[in-house]
This record gives sequence, structure tokens and C-alpha cells, in this order.
Amino acid sequence: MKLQTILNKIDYTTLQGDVQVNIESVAYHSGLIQQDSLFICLEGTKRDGHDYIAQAVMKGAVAIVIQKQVGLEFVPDDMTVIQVDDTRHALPIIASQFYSHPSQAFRLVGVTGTNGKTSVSHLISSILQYTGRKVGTVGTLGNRINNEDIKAYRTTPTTPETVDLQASFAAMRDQSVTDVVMEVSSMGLKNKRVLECQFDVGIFTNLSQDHLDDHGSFEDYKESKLSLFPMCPYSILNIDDPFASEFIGATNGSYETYGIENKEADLNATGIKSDEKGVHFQVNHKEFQNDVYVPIPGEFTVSNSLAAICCCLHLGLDIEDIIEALKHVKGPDGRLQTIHSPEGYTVMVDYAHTPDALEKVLLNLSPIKKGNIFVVFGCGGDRDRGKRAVMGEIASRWSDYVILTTDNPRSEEPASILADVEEGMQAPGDYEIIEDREEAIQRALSMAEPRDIVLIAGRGNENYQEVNGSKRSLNDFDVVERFMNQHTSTIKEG
Ligand SMILES: CC(=O)N[C@H]1[C@@H](OP(=O)(O)OP(=O)(O)OC[C@H]2O[C@@H](n3ccc(=O)[nH]c3=O)[C@H](O)[C@@H]2O)O[C@H](CO)[C@@H](O)[C@@H]1O[C@H](C)C(=O)N[C@@H](C)C(=O)N[C@H](CCC(=O)O)C(=O)O
Ligand SMILES: Nc1ncnc2c1ncn2[C@@H]1O[C@H](COP(=O)(O)OP(=O)(O)OP(=O)(O)O)[C@@H](O)[C@H]1O
Ligand SMILES: N[C@H](CCC[C@H](N)C(=O)O)C(=O)O
Ligand SMILES: [Mg+2]
Repeated sequence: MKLQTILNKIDYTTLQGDVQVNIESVAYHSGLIQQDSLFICLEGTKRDGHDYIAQAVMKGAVAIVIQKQVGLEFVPDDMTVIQVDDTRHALPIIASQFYSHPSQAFRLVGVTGTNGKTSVSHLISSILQYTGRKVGTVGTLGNRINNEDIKAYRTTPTTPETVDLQASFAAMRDQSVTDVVMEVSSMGLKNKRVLECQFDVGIFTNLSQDHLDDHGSFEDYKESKLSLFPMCPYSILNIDDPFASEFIGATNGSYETYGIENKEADLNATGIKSDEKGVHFQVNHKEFQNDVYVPIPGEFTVSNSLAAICCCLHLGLDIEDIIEALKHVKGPDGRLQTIHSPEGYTVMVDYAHTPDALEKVLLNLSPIKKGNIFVVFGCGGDRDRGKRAVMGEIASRWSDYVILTTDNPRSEEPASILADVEEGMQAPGDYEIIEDREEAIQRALSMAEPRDIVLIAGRGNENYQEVNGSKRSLNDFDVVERFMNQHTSTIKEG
């Protein structure tokens, strides 16, 4: 595509070169530059893209977009140099134009909130697929069309950087996807990754402490999440959340609410019954009342299902079809997934990595508890330090025995993360620290007796542990399976 066409919708100054130059790809990181790339220089928190201009030249970029005139001594005379006021703001506009605005080609649902984004997205996409729609999903579990990963793309964050996102959308459009459900993270919003997305529906699940490291304050975190809703013509909001009224205030079109405790909700649930395998409830709306069964454990499944039901109704499905589809859903990978040991204890591998999620999951287990609850967990490094002691306190309060271990330490010392978590722990006799996660899981499994539950929280289906910039293979399910294979055979459930 000609650079001039790519720049069609932004204000810019051409410092040198030809805007008729042909561009084969858009790169926001020096590692992604190829022959005939356009390189966009972003100022980051640690690095500055303007420092990579010499690399861009070497790797074959034919044009660069800058926001300040530094590093230009490396630029040859025939390279096109474009200046804009704010490259981070220009990037989504450029990316969307480069891929010819793919999000206009399908219905787009954005799900935000501290917890439950993957779970709600997964429910919506499962229901839509069950009724025959071709569905794209973008989120923590990857970028998929129906259940297949979009192969060409590298691993991206929950909400991919805008160029990767628009590229995924383009693949979805090219394969005639009808509906796309995406997780919209606070950093995705703050870094303008979703700026050019044409949303049809916005969903708010809940808001509690997380990512205070990246945002600096809870207020900034909340403001980022709120910024999704002015972009959505229709919104669905969890009215049970203490911040619901602020999110309602941020909407810019019609909206509906869902809730369990708040009976004012447009969609609410009554008669909730929960067991180890799933949840039963009655869904109530002004136009219908129906019994629902969802084979995913945890009371938050009720709340997540209400959001999904509301969304699927808006996307044109009948309530009967939605309820039928829900009976057949499988839980998302690594979210409260159950493994029964032949000895009679139960292992649950889960992704709770925030105080609210950990507390909810432990409270959800209380009613189905028949023996002791063991928790194996740790906290990620280079992430919100403030949540560590709070999670320690919650784990020791709501379980019988805790084994404190490593999550993804990243650049931090594991022992110092563990010390932060330990500050919140209560009864010293009821926990121990085993830094090596595999050993910690083995220890919990060897202590478990029939009817006990071992909750392994924080990493879900993550396949790698990030230590000091390198990734080593580690998956909590594999550890459990290895342990059980050495002892007996297992029965694994979705
Ligand atoms: C905190 C955060 O969001 N960081 C994002 C941000 O990084 P940054 O501002 O620190 O960038 P930087 O490292 O200082 O680099 C500045 C610029 O130099 C460029 N650069 C840098 C190094 C180099 O060798 N070459 C090069 O060109 C970078 O591409 C960037 O354009 O801008 C980068 C480029 O757009 C992003 O890749 C990076 O996300 C990284 C992958 C990240 O880990 N983000 C996490 C925190 C994240 O976004 N998580 C959310 C939330 C998870 C959830 O709640 O579910 C998510 O959506 O996954
Ligand atoms: N509605 C909910 N409220 C609170 N906790 C929930 C809810 N739904 C799921 N959880 C808990 O939170 C964990 C993470 O859920 P999920 O992966 O859906 O969240 P997420 O918002 O996608 O997280 P991330 O920010 O990492 O992408 C689950 O494993 C479960 O323990
Ligand atoms: N989206 C979250 C995932 C955290 C998962 C946990 N295992 C960790 O590494 O802290 C984040 O990047 O903060
Ligand atoms: Mg997620």
C-alpha cells in the first residue's frame, strides 16, 4: 500500500522523501522490521523507539514515523521521514488503514474488567459457535478463529498491540468470521491499542485491585477501563460491582445491567445451586424466566453466564438456543479446571492472580468443600506489589493450608516476592514456603487426603515460567499429571 494512503486519516509533516513509496508492513518494534517496512517510533516506559532508527535503516525500512527529531543522522536521503504529534495515537489509525478497517466486517464485542474477561469471552464465543456462527476470539488464550489458533501470529499480550490486533482482525475478515469477542485490558486501553476498533458491544465484569504498577494509581486504572464505554453503542454492565454507577455513567448509548445481588438488574439470577461440576440457576428478564445449567464450577460462572446471555441476546440469538448451548460449554483452559485423583482428592488448576479472584474462588469452593482446602500459589514479579500481602492474607484466611511458591518471577528475586506475600499470611503453622513450583505442587498433592481439594492458582494453562528474561517450560497440569502417573492413573475433566 502507498504510504500516502496509509497516512490518509492523520495530520503529518513530510520532513523528507516520497509519500508515494510502497509499504509492505508496519513495524512498531525494531525486531519486526522487514524489507519495505514502515517503522513507527514510540516513546516507551523503558526504551525509546527513536533510538532504533539506525536499525530500521539497516533492516530495510523505507519510511519512518517520528514524533521528535532525534536519530535522524542515520537516515539516508532517499528514506521517507514523517513527523506527527503523537506516534502512539497515530499507530492505531495507521494500522487500521493499512489493513482496510477489518473490524467493520464483523460484529465486535469488547470485554473489560479486572477478572472474568477470558471466562466471559469464552462463554460468548462457545454459545455463538454452538449456534453455527463463525467466531473470532482475541485474548489471554490467544487469537483464534472458532477453536483454531491463527497460526501466522506470534504470542501477543491479552490485548495485542494495535498492529498485531488489526492483522488478526484482517485474517478473521478474510475467513468470513461473523462475530469477534475480544478481551480489552486496561493497558490495551491506556496504550490506545483498540482506538480504531468499531465495537458493537462493550461488557464490564468487575473492578478491583490489579496493575497498580503500570497505572500508578487505582484511579488511572479505573479511568483506563472506563474509556472503553464511550466507544460502544451498546453496553452490558455488572450492577453488583461497587463501581457500576461510574461505568453506567461512561456509556454513550443504550445499556443493560446484570447481577445476582442487585434485583434492579435487567437480567438477574435466582435459585443458585452450585456443585463441583457446575451451576444451576434461574435467569430472570422482563420477557422470560428460564432454568439454566452451566457445567463450569464456581459461583462466578453465574455472573459470567448472565453477561454472556445478555450479549448473545443482543447479537440476535433466542434465549432457548442460548440455554441449550450453555448446557454443552466446556470451561476455558486453566480456569478452575478439575482433575480427580483415584485416591479421592480433587485438584483444581486455576488462573486467579488478583486478590478478588483468589477470594472469590476460595469462597466458591467453601460450599462444595468436604475435606481440607490446600492452596498452592505465588505472585508474579514486575507486577503490582501491593496485591501480594493481600493475597497472602486471603489464602490463609479461606483455606486450611497454604504452600507459597513462585509464579513468574520475571526480573525479581523469588525470595523477595515470597517475603512480600508472607507479610499477609496469618497462622504460621498453616503454611510453608517451597520456592520451586513443581516441588510445591508435589508437596500439596502428597499431603492431600480423600475429599480434600488442592487449588493450584495463578498460572492456569501457562506453559512457561519467566525467570530473569528467559522462559523455561512449566505447566501446572503437566506437573499434576506427572505426579499422578507416578502414583496412579487420572481422570481429567474439562
Ligand atoms: C506496560 C506496557 O503495556 N508496555 C507496553 C509498552 O511498552 P513500553 O512503553 O515499556 O515500551 P518500551 O519497552 O519502553 O519500548 C519503547 C518502544 O521502543 C521499541 N523498541 C524497544 C526495544 C527494542 O529493542 N526495539 C524497539 O523498537 C518498542 O517496540 C516500543 O515501541 O509498549 C510496547 C509497544 O507497544 C508494548 O509491547 C508493551 O507491552 C508489553 C508486551 C507488556 O508486557 N504489556 C503487559 C503489561 C500488558 O499489556 N498487559 C496487558 C494486561 C494483562 C491483563 O490484565 O490481562 C495485556 O493486554 O496483556
Ligand atoms: N466474574 C468473576 N469475578 C471474579 N473472579 C472471577 C470471575 N470469573 C473468573 N474469576 C476468577 O478469576 C480467574 C481469572 O479469570 P479470567 O481468566 O477469566 O480473567 P481475566 O480477566 O481474563 O484475567 P487476565 O487479566 O489475566 O486476562 C479465574 O481463574 C477465576 O478464579
Ligand atoms: N494478565 C496478567 C496475567 C498474570 C498471570 C500471572 N501468572 C503472572 O505472571 O503474574 C498480567 O500480565 O499481569
Ligand atoms: Mg484474560
